Amino acid sequence: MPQIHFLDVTNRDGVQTARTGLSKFGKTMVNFYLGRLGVAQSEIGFPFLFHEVPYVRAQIALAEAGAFGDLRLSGWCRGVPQDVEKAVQVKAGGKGLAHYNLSISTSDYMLANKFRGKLDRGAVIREMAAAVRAAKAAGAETVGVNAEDGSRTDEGFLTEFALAAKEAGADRVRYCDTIGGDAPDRIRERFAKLASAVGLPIETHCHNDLGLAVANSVHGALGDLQAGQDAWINTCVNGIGERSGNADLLSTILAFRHSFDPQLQESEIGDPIDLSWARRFSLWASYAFGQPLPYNQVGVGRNAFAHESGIHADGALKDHGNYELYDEETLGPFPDDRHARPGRVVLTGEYGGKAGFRHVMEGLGAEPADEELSFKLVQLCNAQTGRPLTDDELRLIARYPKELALLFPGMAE
Ligand SMILES: CC(=O)SCCNC(=O)CCNC(=O)[C@H](O)C(C)(C)COP(=O)(O)OP(=O)(O)OC[C@H]1O[C@@H](n2cnc3c(N)ncnc32)[C@H](O)[C@@H]1OP(=O)(O)O
Ligand SMILES: CC(C)C(=O)C(=O)O
Repeated sequence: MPQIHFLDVTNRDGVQTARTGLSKFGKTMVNFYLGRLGVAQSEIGFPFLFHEVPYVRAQIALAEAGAFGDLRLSGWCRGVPQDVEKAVQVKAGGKGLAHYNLSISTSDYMLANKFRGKLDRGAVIREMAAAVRAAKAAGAETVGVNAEDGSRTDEGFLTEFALAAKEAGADRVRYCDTIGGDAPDRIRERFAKLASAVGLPIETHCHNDLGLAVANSVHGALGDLQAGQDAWINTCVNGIGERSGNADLLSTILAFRHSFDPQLQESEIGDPIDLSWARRFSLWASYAFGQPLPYNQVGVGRNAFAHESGIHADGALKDHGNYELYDEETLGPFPDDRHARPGRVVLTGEYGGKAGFRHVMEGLGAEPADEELSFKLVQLCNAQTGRPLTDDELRLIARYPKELALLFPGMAE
């Protein structure tokens, strides 16, 4: 039976959001939380960019050491061989990234108005196919090909593009609703047609410009299943992403778990999703990105399970199922971070010393694998984030100092 998988793109699409930012250590934490949630794959960033290289090496080493569970790590490149050739050089312990997504615009609109004659349809296919071959020749296990602006691309060319991707060795095709104009019935139909014509899973990549990103992702996935293919859904934590964001990770998972639609409930999620980390991840992400959660954020907003009006309060007090769809406990506890507690709290950070460091680590029950290295990493990571380190961040530093040191070239040697 075909299954649903989640491919989170917070570390690629989320971090490129205007007016927000995430340090390389913050991006590492995203991978850590995705691993805890049981998501299949994380698009970790841009391995062909010089400033991502130490971070990518650290992620490869951390994955090898087991810090991210079974999470697969993938790199995003433009769908041109030059980017791929740079990306595949990036290695840690002799290993590079095993998974890639390679992207190129396919709509006539973007060919005319973005590429402005530099690439026509034929050239788009040639560049993309050469990029896929370069990734496969370098040993990539899976390659997804992104049709940027896929939702504005005519069906005939989209099929031709996807078949050429398959022929070149691609394992999946990502259909991007880049400017968020798709709608549930339309995307489902287009996915079902494309997936059955091409015989590959089609990935959803839905933006939220009309507030439809989650609905479109769910319906695109149903189109895949209808065609007998696995569905891969792109998401971002808290729905972050360019402009009005991407499909929210938690909402999309909850839709499959709790919608009244039997088609959704009966769809099989192939990833070992553990939502008991959901609140910790969302709140951490809101803090790290510096982007407050709306009160009505699905599952994790302050009001997601709050009742005030008479009839609702009465009903919820009698049985919370009167006005709530599922048990909030399934989302796990809210974080209780040391730095956020009132009163006298000893913290450790960029300007900390050994006494404070030891006191804090002891309080967290963390035994640093290498005290000297972890101490320096606390200072360096805090200098990157510019915000007090959270308990989960400190624990990760205590446990994986050798691998995290790769974030800071020169330090690990
Ligand atoms: C919808 C999306 O999310 S796409 C991903 C967006 N993310 C990013 O852009 C982050 C990473 N990007 C970068 O670091 C830089 O843009 C780089 C390194 C890729 C390119 O930098 P620069 O050479 O300075 O180019 P710049 O960013 O100004 O313009 C983008 C260029 O890439 C071209 N381009 C855009 N998409 C693609 C593509 N998929 N394949 C090939 N070329 C592309 C544009 O046409 C433009 O080239 P042109 O000026 O010759 O027309
Ligand atoms: C480049 C792709 C993956 C994208 O982010 C988009 O089209 O929105």
